[in-house]
Amino acid sequence: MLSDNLRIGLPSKGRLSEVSGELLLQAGLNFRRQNRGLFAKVKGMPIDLVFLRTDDIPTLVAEGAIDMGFTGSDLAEEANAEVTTRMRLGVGRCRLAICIPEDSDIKSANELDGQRIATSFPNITKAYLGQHNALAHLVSLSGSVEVMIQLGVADAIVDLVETGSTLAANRLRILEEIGSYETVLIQNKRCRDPEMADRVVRRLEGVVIARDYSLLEYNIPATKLAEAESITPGFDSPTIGTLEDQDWRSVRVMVRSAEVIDVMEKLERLGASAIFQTTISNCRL
Ligand SMILES: Nc1ncnc2c1ncn2[C@@H]1O[C@H](COP(=O)(O)OP(=O)(O)OP(=O)(O)O)[C@@H](O)[C@H]1O
Ligand SMILES: O=P(O)(O)OC[C@H]1O[C@H](OP(=O)(O)OP(=O)(O)O)[C@H](O)[C@@H]1O
Ligand SMILES: [Mg+2]
Repeated sequence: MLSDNLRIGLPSKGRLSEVSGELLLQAGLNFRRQNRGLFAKVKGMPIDLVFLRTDDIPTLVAEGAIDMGFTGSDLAEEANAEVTTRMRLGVGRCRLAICIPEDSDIKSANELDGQRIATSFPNITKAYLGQHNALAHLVSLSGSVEVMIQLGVADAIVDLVETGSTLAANRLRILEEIGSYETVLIQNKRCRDPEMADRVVRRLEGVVIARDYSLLEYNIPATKLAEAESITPGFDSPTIGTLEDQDWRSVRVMVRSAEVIDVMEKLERLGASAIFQTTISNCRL
């Protein structure tokens, strides 16, 4: 039975299920989901987890059935849910795009007026086409949308694109991008336990920021310090230390992991030495 505990909704299956479960565990919210059960308790904290369909989570948060939830920002927008986005999680990045056959002559969205469009995102699609003075016949489906043109049920589709391989496999191309989306943590306005919700957010931030950043340490001649700092400005600002050799400084700074190699090369060219990258697993800034 549910109590007055903070309720967090997690996708019960699909690609966001593992992502969100792992994030919670890394943030120290330990739980065990038993036999595909729909509920789990977080060990030692007044939090209940509820396993739900990813696309129902925005509505259930907006209705107050759960206080927070992991879902796609695309699904929150499609559901028109009145929720607050507490965090963008930096995963599940994708775009929503209008796609047409590779050999189609259509050049812009307004040419889709009167055409048939298959999509799982009828609300976003309708709004976008409206802004482009097109009124299309929408065919609402819950999956396998890319095959609908071949099936003869649509002239164009609106669907999520990540790598583009599904489009290529179905000989489709992007006509226009409607928006960019990612996995988010959403919250409602009448949260059962706002303080606990803030604590969850702080814990998750520690993990999400740590995933994106590495700690870089290096030594640099004092005369080059200003230039080095402009290469590695840090999350807030770098920590500078002195070395026994008065002419040198040591620097500790956070750098985006994706940029580390590039930054290391620049520092080396500037005259830095003993440059080390360390992985951060969690942090509080
Ligand atoms: N190819 C993708 N790459 C990255 N993120 C995606 C991709 N497809 C979907 N997403 C994100 O994941 C969310 C959930 O996707 P979806 O509902 O399709 O679940 P799924 O894991 O694909 O399961 P299902 O088998 O039910 O489709 C989407 O709303 C979107 O935010
Ligand atoms: O650009 P890509 O990397 O190919 O990814 C895009 C595809 O991924 C999702 O499908 P999913 O795998 O979830 O299948 P579904 O249609 O059954 O939801 C989405 O609906 C696209 O079809
Ligand atoms: Mg899917």
